[in-house]
Amino acid sequence: MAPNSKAAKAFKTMGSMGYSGKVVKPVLKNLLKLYGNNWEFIEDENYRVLIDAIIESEDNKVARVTREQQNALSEGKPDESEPPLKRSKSNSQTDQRATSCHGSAHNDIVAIGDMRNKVENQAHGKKNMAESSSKLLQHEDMKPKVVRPKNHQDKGKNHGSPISHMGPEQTKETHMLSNDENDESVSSLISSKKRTITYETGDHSNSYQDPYNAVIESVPFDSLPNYMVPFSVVPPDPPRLLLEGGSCGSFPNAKENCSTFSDLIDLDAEEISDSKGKSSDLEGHHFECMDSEKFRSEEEENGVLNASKIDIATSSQREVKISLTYKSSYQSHFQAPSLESVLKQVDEKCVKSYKITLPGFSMLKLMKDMCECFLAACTTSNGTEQGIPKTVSKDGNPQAISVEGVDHQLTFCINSNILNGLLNYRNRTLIEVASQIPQGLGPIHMDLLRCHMRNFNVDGYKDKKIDRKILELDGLASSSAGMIIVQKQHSSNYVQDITKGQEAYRIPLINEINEEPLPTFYYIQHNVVYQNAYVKFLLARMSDDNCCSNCFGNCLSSEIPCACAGETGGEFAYMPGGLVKESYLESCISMNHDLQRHNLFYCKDCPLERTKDKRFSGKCKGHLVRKFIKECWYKCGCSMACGNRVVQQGITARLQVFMTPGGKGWGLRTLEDMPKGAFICEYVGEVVTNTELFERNMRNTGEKHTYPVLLDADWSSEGVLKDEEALCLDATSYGNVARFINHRCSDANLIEIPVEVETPDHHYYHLAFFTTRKVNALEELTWDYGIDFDDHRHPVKAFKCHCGSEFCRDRKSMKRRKLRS
Ligand SMILES: C[S@@+](CC[C@H](N)C(=O)[O-])C[C@H]1O[C@@H](n2cnc3c(N)ncnc32)[C@H](O)[C@@H]1O
Repeated sequence: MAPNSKAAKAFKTMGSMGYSGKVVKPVLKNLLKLYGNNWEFIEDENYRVLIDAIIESEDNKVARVTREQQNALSEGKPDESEPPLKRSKSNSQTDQRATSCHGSAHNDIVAIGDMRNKVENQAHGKKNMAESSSKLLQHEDMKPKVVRPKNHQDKGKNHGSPISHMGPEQTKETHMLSNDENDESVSSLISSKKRTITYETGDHSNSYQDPYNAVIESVPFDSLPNYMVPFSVVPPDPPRLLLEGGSCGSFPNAKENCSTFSDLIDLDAEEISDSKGKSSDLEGHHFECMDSEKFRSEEEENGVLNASKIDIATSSQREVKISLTYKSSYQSHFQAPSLESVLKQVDEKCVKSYKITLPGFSMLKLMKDMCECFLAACTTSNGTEQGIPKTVSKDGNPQAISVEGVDHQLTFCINSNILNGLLNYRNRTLIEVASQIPQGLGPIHMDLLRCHMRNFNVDGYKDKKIDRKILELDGLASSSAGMIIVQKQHSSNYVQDITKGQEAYRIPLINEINEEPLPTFYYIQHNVVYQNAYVKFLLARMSDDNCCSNCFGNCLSSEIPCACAGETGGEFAYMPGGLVKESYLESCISMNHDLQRHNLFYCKDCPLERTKDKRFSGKCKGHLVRKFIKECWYKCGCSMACGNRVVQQGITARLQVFMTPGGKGWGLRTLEDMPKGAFICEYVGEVVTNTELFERNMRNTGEKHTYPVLLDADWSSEGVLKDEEALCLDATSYGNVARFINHRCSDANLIEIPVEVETPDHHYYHLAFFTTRKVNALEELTWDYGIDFDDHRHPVKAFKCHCGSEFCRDRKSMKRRKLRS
């Protein structure tokens, strides 16, 4: 790119972060001078160096002005009458200046000097970083402990040295270990959030890169296979936020919830030292997590009446609220800052300290998300955790109806305020709901009931369907109706949530068919990159032509398609409402149905052939060139056209893992009706090279595998692909719920569509599953793995297909079936 366009791009990017050209220009000029016009350093990690330099320069300006004002006022003496908060702020700025600028008056220049050190360190330092990090791990005290997990189904197998995740006291954050010392191609997003997940394979220590900050909650259902024994390296305890417990008033365990929350986010970690209630006194400002009653009485006891509360964020229906409560014993000095100014400071801190440079990111948004997540957690938790909500009958008395089920107690509660005189229908509602519960499902769980409740029509309610909100357990909030299932006992093969809270909704697992042991894997929400798999993202390589850096909100409602649509033929892939567009979906389906009619690429030197067993050598059989949905989410502000669907939104469908009756093992089903084109989930696993996959298969012959997915789109367009560039997803040991989706030949109800988020080179992409037709509640979800049952080249030996489709391609299975019939 010509220098001018590079400069223009830098200005544009900084502009999108709120920095004017006037601010950017001198800093950029200094940096260019410093690096001898080498743009690489400046563009690296989405202009991280530039952002740092601008922030430092801005800070220095503020500090200089403050110092000048102070000098003018008091000729160097501290201003005792200054409000404590202000003093604290200016002090901290002064301190900051002192450390970052080494006392120089020429702050900007020295700040850049600091940047030079940083960049020099960057230039030489990746190796050092890797070395010191690995040294760090070798140090006895720092070395993560290896703990053997509980192993219920360990039928005497030798599993090497399986380890569970470390407890917080054992965790150590490590620097990212770059696989490539010269690697300059890691996006700021990735690098700012990337953690090293280390695991041991006998005597070697290897590293994982977790591109989406996936805190890999290692959740062993059982022991892991012996070839690799991962553990997660979790960052130090997150800082804390102060919450006002009264906001959780509708929840009986509000205080517990609050104290959990208090461990989440900090407004200023340096200034708060204690996680439990009695936090440090910040110039008279206590930050605490307690319920409002307690807060008030303590206030009164202390004779401090100046307690106030600012509401920061709420969930959409205001069921959950985050508030900031503050008090001051220095009443005369205290001036409450505006919420806006506080949030601005926090946003700046996010950029500066935590390097969050995502366009569109704001603390406020995060807080709102937190409220929604809290609500989701409440509405997906069982009643024993949250308690039974208080309900009010028509006459104002609390009412609850209970029905004993097989394994559960169902409590249905209606608030008269909402149903407004319709309590007469209460019993009937309950009876009808109960009759809709399918028989033979064993442990009835809330998700299932909820989905039946959703479409329930209450007579007398003006023939309107009951608002989904009302019935979806929002009744936990005092102002609505709801029901709650109190689980009395679990059947032996029932897991309440295989995701352990990682997804927005719980995904239960149930086995009513046989005694098959629980599956053995670690649930992860996002892909993890194994060792040297080539997943390198260079933001600078993503051209703005195909990205909508200026988009905001729902682009689907605009008449002219934005640039995101460029990749999908000038049209958006999604419809308003979020479903994949019918025409686009149909073309993907027909492409998968009839491979031969569509373009297949034939590798000259097929990575599969290079890695597979020599006994089966042969020519490349061709790889399908797929249609992509491009999701330029890190640059794009669209909330509907892209970005929101796969990586950001996550799973929103109510799903359940169940034991299939047809010999296919575990399967996945939906608990609610899904329309055609609905996003179900992403296929998540370890991103490994084909070479690695092949080696794993060789080491683990006879072990159970999930079916790996080749990320083979466009392989051959590269000519010859390096081994580390030929990627696939292996969800055997690390995966999400998609690892349970079984295969069905040709007429599966899901289709996988590649979604390109970070890199336009088609080597790495996300695989998202969308429904190919309307799918009814309780139907098994299936996708066509694309197996040629006569071809034995696939990394994993094909299974005997029990898909039951009339289009089944497994001829042996078909023969068997015919013989049987
Ligand atoms: C991605 S996993 C699906 C989950 C798997 N059923 C389980 O129990 O974990 C793929 C594996 O499921 C089994 N499977 C999937 N579809 C099948 C089918 N149509 N017929 C028989 N087995 C199938 C095969 O063992 C296959 O290797």
